[in-house]
Amino acid sequence: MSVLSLNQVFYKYEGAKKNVLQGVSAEFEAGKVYTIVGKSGSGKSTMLSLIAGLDICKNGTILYRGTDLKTVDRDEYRARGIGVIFQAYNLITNATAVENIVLSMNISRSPERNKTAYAYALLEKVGIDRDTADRRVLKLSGGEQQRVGIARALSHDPDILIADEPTGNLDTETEADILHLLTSLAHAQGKCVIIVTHSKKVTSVADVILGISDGKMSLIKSQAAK
Ligand SMILES: Nc1ncnc2c1ncn2[C@@H]1O[C@H](COP(=O)(O)OP(=O)(O)OP(=O)(O)O)[C@@H](O)[C@H]1O
Repeated sequence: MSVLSLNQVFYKYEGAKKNVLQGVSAEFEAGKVYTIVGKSGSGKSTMLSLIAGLDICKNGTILYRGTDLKTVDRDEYRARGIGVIFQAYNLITNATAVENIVLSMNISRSPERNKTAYAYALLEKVGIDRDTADRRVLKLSGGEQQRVGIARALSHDPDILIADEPTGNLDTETEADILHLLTSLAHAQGKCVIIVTHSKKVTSVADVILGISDGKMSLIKSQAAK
């Protein structure tokens, strides 16, 4: 079964004349990397915010594991079902890497456990060692900050990771490292990774490339299973 299923999704911003999305349908499965491409203003970020449960579609349905997002507790869904990775990292720069993860777990009422130990372990998993984890974020490189951003997105063990231009601020080599991390989260850990991007390098690692144009989504490329 798909982790996420979009059926004839329509969306119009308040006061706008035209629908941004005009009947978008797509299936997203566990263990795969999806990229969504399309020209500026085509509705990619709008679609991500609907998938993230930040807004609800007016017509059509978005099913998470078979349940309509209109009927689930969206705070719970945002806290546990989905992790979001931002282009600009959106970390608290004055706090250490590990503090950023613990803070995020506190805000979304994570289950009681040793949050600090859990945060160090998560950071290690994304390639941030203990010394780096104890440094303030503003002292970290862009690539290190994005690793912390990914660890934060993973802190509630979500099924789905969504990212809007996650490598947009990084050099080519660091971009390749981050893409390797994101693809291994899909292929080795079964996450459904959905990335909006303009970068050809990012689309080159995708299992499935989807395009948005004129409010509709189409399949551009689907690689054979790896
Ligand atoms: N809050 C809003 N209110 C009204 N219109 C909006 C709002 N946010 C976005 N739009 C409009 O909706 C359309 C789709 O915007 P969206 O940000 O989803 O595009 P995008 O494909 O992500 O673009 P980009 O690649 O430039 O980030 C655009 O025409 C945009 O101007």
